[in-house]
Amino acid sequence: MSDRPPFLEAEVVKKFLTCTALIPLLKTALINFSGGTGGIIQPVRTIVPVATYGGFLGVMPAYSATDDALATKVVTFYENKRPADENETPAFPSHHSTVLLFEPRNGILKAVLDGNVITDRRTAAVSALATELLKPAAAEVLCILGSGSQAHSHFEVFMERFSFKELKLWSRRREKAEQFASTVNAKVQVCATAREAVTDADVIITVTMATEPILFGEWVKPGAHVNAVGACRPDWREVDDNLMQNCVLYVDSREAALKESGDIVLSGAEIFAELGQVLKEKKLALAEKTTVFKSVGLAIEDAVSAKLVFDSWSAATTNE
Ligand SMILES: NC(=O)C1=CN([C@@H]2O[C@H](COP(=O)(O)OP(=O)(O)OC[C@H]3O[C@@H](n4cnc5c(N)ncnc54)[C@H](O)[C@@H]3O)[C@@H](O)[C@H]2O)C=CC1
Ligand SMILES: O=C(O)C1=NCCCC1
Repeated sequence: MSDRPPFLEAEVVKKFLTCTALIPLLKTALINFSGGTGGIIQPVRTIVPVATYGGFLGVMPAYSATDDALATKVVTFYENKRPADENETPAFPSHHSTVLLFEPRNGILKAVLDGNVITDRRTAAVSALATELLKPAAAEVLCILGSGSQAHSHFEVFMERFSFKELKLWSRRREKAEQFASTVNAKVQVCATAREAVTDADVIITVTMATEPILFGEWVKPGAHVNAVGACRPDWREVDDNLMQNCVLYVDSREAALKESGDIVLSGAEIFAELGQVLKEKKLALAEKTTVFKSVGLAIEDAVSAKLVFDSWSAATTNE
């Protein structure tokens, strides 16, 4: 190996970041984050607004003593306003991220990793963990609102982990939802409105760049479970006050959610528990109620993901 740290590109990350390997690591990391004994150090991420261009730069450092993982992700996300011409595709992806993985013993940079696949997969895997605990007993209908990167990763992970009978999809631009449906290996019902997609759904995933509510409590079947993944700015919304105030609300990080989630900050909704507390069985999974898991994304998820990829890649490279 040369002295220069390797760059592990998206294809390498995809190869080694399997759900089977990732999910147990995330479970432990979330438990340790929420009061377990893992020695996790993770400040709420620093966000630098790039107001001139409607963008944000986030810096997400974390250390886990249990995992011996030290990393920081740097992520940019841009609002990517709808093009004037409805048929035009935005010129660039909305999110870009890179993870720097360090050797905790001496601080040396071990590798630089593509962060996009890590962000997509770990977010979907955490939603899957929440869904396993909080979905109603007979969950047959899955609804996804949005058709971008997170919609794809959630679809992949949820198809692997669950066996829904029906999948309903809505996207602001119908042709994007149709494109999604035509490229995946499953029967997807493309819906004309978000309301149509949500009606009768047992599990709902919101993965949009919306800044105003796109999901309304009056549409949601009592007892359904919602993974609210977008709207990670304090003035952005995906979910209305009705749903936020009439659900049992779970979050990944209480501190981060109260700082970053517009759905929580602006609705005044009360947080019931962190997901890690439920995974540790310190708080109840009230699956018979209407539940929302509000995820903002944690640096520790990126750190354990990056270490998993690097260790697997190193082992494979050494054996070549
Ligand atoms: N909770 C977490 O850990 C993470 C959350 N996110 C958030 O998840 C969301 C989705 O991310 P990606 O799939 O990577 O983005 P993307 O840009 O690939 O897809 C965004 C989707 O939202 C739709 N959209 C954009 N503006 C909209 C509006 N005003 N109303 C309705 N739909 C709209 C687009 O048509 C597209 O289907 C974003 O809000 C992102 O910031 C992203 C990474 C991690
Ligand atoms: O956790 C992440 O990574 C992100 N969360 C919210 C928005 C951008 C990326």
